[in-house]
Amino acid sequence: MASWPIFSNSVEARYFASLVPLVNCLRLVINGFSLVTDEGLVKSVTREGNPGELLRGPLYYVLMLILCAVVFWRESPTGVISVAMMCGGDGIADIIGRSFGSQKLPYNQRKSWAGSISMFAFGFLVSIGMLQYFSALGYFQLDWIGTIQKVALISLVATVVESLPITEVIDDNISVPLVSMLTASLTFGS
Ligand SMILES: C/C(=C\COP(=O)(O)O)CCC[C@H](C)CCC[C@H](C)CCCC(C)C
Ligand SMILES: Nc1ccn([C@@H]2O[C@H](COP(=O)(O)OP(=O)(O)O)[C@@H](O)[C@H]2O)c(=O)n1
Repeated sequence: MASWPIFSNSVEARYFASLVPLVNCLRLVINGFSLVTDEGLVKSVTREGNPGELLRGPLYYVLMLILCAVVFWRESPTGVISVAMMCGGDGIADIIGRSFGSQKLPYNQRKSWAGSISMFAFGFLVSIGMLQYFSALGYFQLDWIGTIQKVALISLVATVVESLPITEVIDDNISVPLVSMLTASLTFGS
């Protein structure tokens, strides 16, 4: 019988899994350029209801998901942590920061202590939770004392980078996962 890519041990599995963010990438591009108009997508994913917004944060988000799936898949803690920091950490920073972020950071008046502290804590917890899940499934074995220390460092580095006033230069849906990949690769060696 042909080895269907859905068998997750196959080489093709990572590419098959990447089809989901890829389809969403195409949705974002065709709606972002107004080739079609999906009002629900625009309203749910943009801030001002401008379709062009789809071509920035949301598009970078799904491109990073594809990158993590194809390059790191589930064989390395690096991809897992990078997704956790972007989806969990950066995501909660927005929510908490908007609601409770009255105390702004001294070097960036657009970001707050509440947002950054929540990014560090939630990014750390989601990363550890996902690593435990993938480890329980047998994809990799980790020394948990060392792992906790490494993930804390990765969360700190990603949180500091996210807090910097560089969003106009590089979107944090690019900077956060990339700096997480770099730090995780250096600390985990993979
Ligand atoms: C709203 C989104 C990004 C905006 O980020 P920001 O500019 O506010 O920082 C996310 C856009 C989601 C996209 C339309 C659909 C994503 C599909 C993806 C396969 C979902 C998997 C997510 C899971 C948590 C890994
Ligand atoms: N570290 C952070 C991150 C976001 N935030 C708040 O969340 C809002 C959106 O953050 P952002 O510009 O990074 O948006 P995303 O593109 O990350 O969703 C900011 O304008 C702040 O009000 C914060 O207070 N502290």
